[in-house]
Amino acid sequence: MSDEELLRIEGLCTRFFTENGQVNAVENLDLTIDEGEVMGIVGESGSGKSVTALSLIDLVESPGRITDGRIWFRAPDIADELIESGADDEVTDGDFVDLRKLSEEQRRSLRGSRFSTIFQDPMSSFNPSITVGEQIAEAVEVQRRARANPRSLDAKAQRYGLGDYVLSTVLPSKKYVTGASRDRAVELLELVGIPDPVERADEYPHEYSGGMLQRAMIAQALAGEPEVLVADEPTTALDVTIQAQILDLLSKLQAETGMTILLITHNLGVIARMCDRVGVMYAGEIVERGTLEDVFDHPVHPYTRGLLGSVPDLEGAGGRLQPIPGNVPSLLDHEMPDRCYFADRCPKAMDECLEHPPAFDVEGSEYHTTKCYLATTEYTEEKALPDGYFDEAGRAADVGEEPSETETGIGTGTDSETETETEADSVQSDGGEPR
Ligand SMILES: Nc1ncnc2c1ncn2[C@@H]1O[C@H](COP(=O)(O)OP(=O)(O)OP(=O)(O)O)[C@@H](O)[C@H]1O
Ligand code: NI
Repeated sequence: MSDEELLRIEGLCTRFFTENGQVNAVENLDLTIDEGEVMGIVGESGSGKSVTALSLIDLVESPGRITDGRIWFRAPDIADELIESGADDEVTDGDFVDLRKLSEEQRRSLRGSRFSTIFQDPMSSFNPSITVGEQIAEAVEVQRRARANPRSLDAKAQRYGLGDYVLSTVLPSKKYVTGASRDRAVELLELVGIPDPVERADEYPHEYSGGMLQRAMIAQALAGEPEVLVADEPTTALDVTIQAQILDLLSKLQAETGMTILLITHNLGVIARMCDRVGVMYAGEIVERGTLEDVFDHPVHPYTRGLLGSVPDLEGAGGRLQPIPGNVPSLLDHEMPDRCYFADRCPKAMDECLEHPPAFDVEGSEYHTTKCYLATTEYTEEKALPDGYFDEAGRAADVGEEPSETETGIGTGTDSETETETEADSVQSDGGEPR
C-alpha cells in the first residue's frame, strides 16, 4: 500500500427515479481509496453497496443516475491531455481527473484498461456459445487495440508496436484475435490457477465448475491489466472451501500486480481476511469507516457494533455474526426521515439523533470517521428516546424480534445450513485476521 490516494469520492449521490418515487440509493458518500490497497464496503442487503460500485465504474442504468458528487481518479497522463485541450480545474487539478466530467468516449476507454469488475455470477460475464479461452483472448485483444490506438487516452500505448496496431485495425471482425492474445489468454488462465489451461481454454463456460468459472472471470477482468478491480460479492455464490480459494487468489494477484481492489461484501469475515480499510454502509451512506483496527476494535456506530455482534475483536473472532433487529429502511426519498436513518433500530437512540448526523472524526487512525453523535456525546438514560418512540411516530412499526435473512443479509439467524452463515463461520474460524 502506497498511502497515495488513487480515488477520492466526494458527496456522491445516486438516485433511481422509479414509479414509486425517488430512491436515494447512494447518499452523499465520501470515500478515498489508496493505490494498492484493498478497500472493503460492508453492509446489509439494500444498503447501496452495489450501486456505489456501479457509480464508480459508470455503469448505473436507467432509471438510475448519479445526481451529484465528484469521483476523482489519479491519472496524470489523462490530466495532461485534458489540460492540453483546455480543461479547467473543475475537470482536473493536473493530477486527478473527475471521472464524471470526462466524455462518454473517454470514460468508456477507461473500462477494462484502468477499471475492471468481477461479480457474483460469472455466467453473466460469459457468452455460453463461445469458448472461455476465446472470450478471454477477445478481452485481451480489445485492450491491446485500445492501447495501440493513438487516439486512446491510454499512455501505455507505447508498449505495443506499430505491428500490433496495424494488425488490429486492418482485421475487422472477431477473427482478428491474434495468436499472441490467445497465448495471453492461456497465461491468464494459468495465472488464476486453472489446471491444464491450454485444454481448458477450448472448453465452453458450462464445462467449468462454479469456482473455475469464477477464476476464469477474474482472468478476463485482468486481461487489460486494470489499476482498479471492483469485486462485488465475488464469492457469495460459492461453497466455503472454494470461497476461501478465490479470496486467496485475489490476495495473491493483488500482491503480485499491486492493483487496487474495492471489495464489496455483506460478510465481515471476508473483510477481516482481505481488506486494509473498510467503509460500513447503511441506507446509502457510509456510517463508519476506518482501518480494520478502527472498525473491528474501536467501532463507534451502533450499526457497526451490531454487525460485529458477538465478535468482539479480531483475535477473539470465534463468535457468530448477529442479526440486527429491525428492517433496512426504505430508501424512497419521501419515506426517508430527516434524522439518523438508523435511529429506529438503534439501542442508543437519543434526542440528538432526530437530526441527521454529519461525519465526525473519531479516535484511531486519521481515516476513522462515523456519522453518529456518540462520537461527540455520551449516551445517557436521560437523553434516550423513550421505548416505542418510532412506533408512535408511525415509523418502523414492523420492527420485530426475529428479522428474516433478507432483512439483515448479515450473519443470518440460528438455522444452521444457510450459505451466509457457514461462510461467516468458516472465515472466522480460520483466522479472520488482517494481513
Ligand atoms: N434498477 C434499480 N431500480 C430501482 N431501484 C434500484 C435499482 N437498483 C438498485 N436499486 C435500489 O438501490 C438500493 C441499493 O441497492 P444495492 O443493490 O446497491 O444494495 P446492496 O447493498 O448491493 O445490496 P445486496 O447486498 O442485496 O447486493 C436498494 O434500495 C435498491 O432497491
Ligand atoms: Ni449488491
